[in-house]
Amino acid sequence: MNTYIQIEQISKSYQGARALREVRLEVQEGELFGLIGPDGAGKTSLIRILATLLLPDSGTARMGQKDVVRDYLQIRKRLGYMPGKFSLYQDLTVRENLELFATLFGTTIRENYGLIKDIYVQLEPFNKRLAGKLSGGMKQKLALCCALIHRPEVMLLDEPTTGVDPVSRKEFWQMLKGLQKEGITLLVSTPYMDEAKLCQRVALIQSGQILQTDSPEGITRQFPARLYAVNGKDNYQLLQDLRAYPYASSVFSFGEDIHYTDEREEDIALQLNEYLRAKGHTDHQVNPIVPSIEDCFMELMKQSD
Ligand SMILES: Nc1ncnc2c1ncn2[C@@H]1O[C@H](COP(=O)(O)OP(=O)(O)OP(=O)(O)O)[C@@H](O)[C@H]1O
Repeated sequence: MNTYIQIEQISKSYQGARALREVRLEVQEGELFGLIGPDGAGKTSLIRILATLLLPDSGTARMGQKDVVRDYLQIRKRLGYMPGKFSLYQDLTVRENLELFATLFGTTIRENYGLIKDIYVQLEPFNKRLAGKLSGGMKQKLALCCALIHRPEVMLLDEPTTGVDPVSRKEFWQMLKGLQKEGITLLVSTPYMDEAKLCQRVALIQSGQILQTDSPEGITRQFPARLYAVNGKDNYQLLQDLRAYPYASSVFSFGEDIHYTDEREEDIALQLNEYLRAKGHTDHQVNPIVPSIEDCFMELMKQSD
């Protein structure tokens, strides 16, 4: 498989504040690749550089063998870009938005209808509705259709599912899988760690740095310790006691559980149980669990600190 996106040592600062630090990344042709990280991690900056809308301070990036600075006009013709903020004309109808985007790219809706058909049929009943009056999920579908109307080789999607309800999020990812089958290379950013498993490969990004790049399974497989979920009646007190345990390596709240790793390599569930009993807990549970991408993220953040 050929490399489609090649990023070498890209750095970017805003008024001295570093948003990207020597980022290296490769995305293969036809890949569904996730850029996963919290708010402010640098996802939008990186995507805007690839979309030829922002200049890097240093480093190079190539898309389909073209340089994002030197060959920006050629790249724009081959690129579909869905920005994080709503990108459509709110006071034009669904149909008018699509027609406008098609005209801007010198094409027609009919010419590339096959590519957008599955998504567009869901929008068709709202053809005459103003884009500004659509629901969040429908807006995302229209933005996707508009970004696809010129049949791009590559799609850059910046947090397309942020603020979208869980059902629409699921549907949206299915659409992205469909586009991947059409041979389109997709780079999708998201702050939702649970979406990592829907990608072929992901890069975890934090404070402008790539912490790790691998398949979602590859990342969880490399988790460096045994992980335990601890819970009980008084999770606040459990958290304090676990943090005070001399062998504790990492301790953090995770939904209704506390996730715990220990400095010792062996299975320590029994020792931990005894320690917590000695601290006065009677109803707690300690269970070994398989790490999630979020656990890996927390661990990598700890290491990079
Ligand atoms: N135009 C700007 N001026 C100053 N600082 C900026 C600007 N754009 C981004 N930043 C800062 O750069 C860092 C990276 O921001 P960026 O938007 O790339 O991250 P992100 O991962 O997309 O997060 P978000 O989802 O919050 O946009 C943040 O600290 C942000 O505050």
